[in-house]
Amino acid sequence: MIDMGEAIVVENLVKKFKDVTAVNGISFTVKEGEIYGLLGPNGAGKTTTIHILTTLLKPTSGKVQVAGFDAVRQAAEVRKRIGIVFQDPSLDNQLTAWDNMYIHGMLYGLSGSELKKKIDDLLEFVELKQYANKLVRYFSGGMRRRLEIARSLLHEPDILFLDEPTIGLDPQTRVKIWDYIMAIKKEKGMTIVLTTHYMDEAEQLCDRIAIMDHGKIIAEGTADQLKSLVGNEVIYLKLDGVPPKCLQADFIENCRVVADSTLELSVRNASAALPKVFELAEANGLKIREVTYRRPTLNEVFIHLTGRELRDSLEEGFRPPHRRW
Ligand SMILES: Nc1ncnc2c1ncn2[C@@H]1O[C@H](COP(=O)(O)OP(=O)(O)OP(=O)(O)O)[C@@H](O)[C@H]1O
Repeated sequence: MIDMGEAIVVENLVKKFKDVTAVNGISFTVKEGEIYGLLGPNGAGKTTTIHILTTLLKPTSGKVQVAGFDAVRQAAEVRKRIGIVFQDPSLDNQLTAWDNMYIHGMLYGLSGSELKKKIDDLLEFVELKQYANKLVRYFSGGMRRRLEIARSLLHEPDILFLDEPTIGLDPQTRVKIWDYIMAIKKEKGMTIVLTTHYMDEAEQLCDRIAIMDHGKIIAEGTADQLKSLVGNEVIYLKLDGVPPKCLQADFIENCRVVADSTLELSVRNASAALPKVFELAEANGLKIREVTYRRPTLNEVFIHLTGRELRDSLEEGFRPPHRRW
């Protein structure tokens, strides 16, 4: 048995497809109730990892425990406790939204008024109730994704897996999906594991992020922890009147004048430093007209770790033919 509080434990997981090593010895733990993200470019091994965690693929070696059960030896137990939304839609276009939900519910042994109530509640949750009796073939990409999310929640899983939940969706719909994902965590207390190649998505949603590249986890932590790997944050102070002179304090690692009236301060943590900067400026008789600060992005973290841009790596990517099922 795994310790309480750990929804997923992965140790030294390896998956080889003939001569391709898709997952090359990764280890991580997902805590109950958190949103954990696997972030990385195409081909990094994210989908393969999710497929192993959801019992669809067998690992070459390593240990995988999901909801307290071994994903290989106790696959049926794992399946009962997880919900999955894949990259490629798996809805039946010839059926209505309601019927898609109903069939899925029956597959999980639900029936009668209990099932009907759950379907109504979940369609309401993803704001599709008014389209319950419409054929899915007329649904937009965003509506399909919402329906799939609702369907994955029917059997009240402990852990929800989302593979690229907003891929191919327009910006407005993406934000909507993010809202549902955050509501699932907050209202249902579910553990969520998602893969994404969008840095903003990882940053918005995930409590912790594992950055994957070439089958390995190259860094793991909160977005703030990952950013601190890159180094300092920068505060710009635009000043009024007097020519700026550099401020000195133990929390300022570097200070320089970058324009006639602007100071650039390099600090470890800008949000913590700002109040102290204001006090220091006042003590030095400086009048601040404008403050901006810049924090490293996850893209910079990726560059720092790999020497490549995450964005560029995405463009190199392609969808291998084996994935078009
Ligand atoms: N069934 C398979 N047979 C052979 N190679 C595979 C198979 N599945 C995945 N791969 C290879 O393993 C590597 C990791 O693929 P994977 O799909 O896990 O990456 P990913 O990070 O999820 O990328 P994507 O965003 O494209 O899904 C790639 O090189 C891929 O081509």
